[in-house]
Amino acid sequence: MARESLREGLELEGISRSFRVGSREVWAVQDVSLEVGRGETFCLVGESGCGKTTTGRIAAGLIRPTRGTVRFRGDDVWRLSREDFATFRRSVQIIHQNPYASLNPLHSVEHILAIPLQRHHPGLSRREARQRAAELLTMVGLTPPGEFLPKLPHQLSGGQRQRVSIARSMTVEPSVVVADEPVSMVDVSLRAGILKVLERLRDEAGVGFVFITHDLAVARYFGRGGSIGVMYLGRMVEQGPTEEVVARPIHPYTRILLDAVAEPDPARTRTRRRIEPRSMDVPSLLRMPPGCPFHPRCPWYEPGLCDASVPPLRAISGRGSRSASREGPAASGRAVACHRVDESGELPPMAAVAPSGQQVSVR
Ligand SMILES: Nc1ncnc2c1ncn2[C@@H]1O[C@H](COP(=O)(O)OP(=O)(O)OP(=O)(O)O)[C@@H](O)[C@H]1O
Repeated sequence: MARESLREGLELEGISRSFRVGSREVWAVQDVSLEVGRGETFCLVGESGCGKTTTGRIAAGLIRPTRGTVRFRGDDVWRLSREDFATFRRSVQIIHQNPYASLNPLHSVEHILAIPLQRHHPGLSRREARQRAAELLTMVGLTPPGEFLPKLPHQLSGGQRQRVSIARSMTVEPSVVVADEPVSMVDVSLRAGILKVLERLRDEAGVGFVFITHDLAVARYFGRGGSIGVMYLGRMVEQGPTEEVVARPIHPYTRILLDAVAEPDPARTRTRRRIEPRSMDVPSLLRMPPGCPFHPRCPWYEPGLCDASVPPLRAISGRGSRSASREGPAASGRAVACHRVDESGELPPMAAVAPSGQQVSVR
């Protein structure tokens, strides 16, 4: 626990988690580390099935990692007393993708908020709980609150339901929120409003966020000033400050992902050359390729190297990155898991390495 902000924060160190599928053991997450302190954001991005939700559930204490350590306020949570573990569980709340499934359809908004409020503050009267529930609704932008308190979940829009879910997570005054695709099931026109509510909780109430999304544009927006981790088939392939990773992605997978995000400046789109994966097929966790999990799709694949061993996530010096550092690898805070990336974070020129003679262009 090196940083002051981690006093109230959460750390995952070398987390792995396997599941039994029939007679096989499948590793959904392997050797993932991240940390989030007060008012900070760690965005976890990657395609469906890469292990984001499993990592989020481990962060929130809903499932136990097979290997690795989860620390909250510096303590290993799986070694806490029953009482302290309950405090940890309250302090790290999770907001799910589907706000309808996570709200009891038979309970009014008032009831949904009052139950955890009264559990968290046992002395609270019904009137006080109602007052606090109204304040929380105002905080998440459901005003006037009196109009929303008696409503049932089905009487609300998807965006309003997600705001109720957010208000509910705030009833217990958490230090950290794991937001698992919080806007992916919300109408596009309402997404910005929900993200603004979450931003306010982070910037004004100091809540730390593990923010899970498959949408890099959303991560780019919400993760400003924070960190981002890109996952592929259960492993972190690139990690670093959001702006730096977005401005200068290093790992071939991150570069391909960012290439697929719409560029707001059409002039840049015209001048940019696209990077295409060698294959569109994502391998199954049940049949993982040997070596680097990305090698079957990677335009930089080098036979005998990339299929021989799993590349470790290693710090890079940041030379050539926008915040070029003279203080060495740790100072840039960037790490990449790729055999082909050199110590300063450079990949070799593309055309020189295409193994099949196939010409692939890069920016
Ligand atoms: N309880 C479980 N039993 C067996 N396999 C599981 C279990 N939970 C997750 N998995 C598998 O682990 C892998 C990672 O799943 P996870 O939900 O963490 O990924 P994700 O990146 O969040 O994907 P999505 O965005 O689709 O939810 C998937 O292949 C999934 O099928």
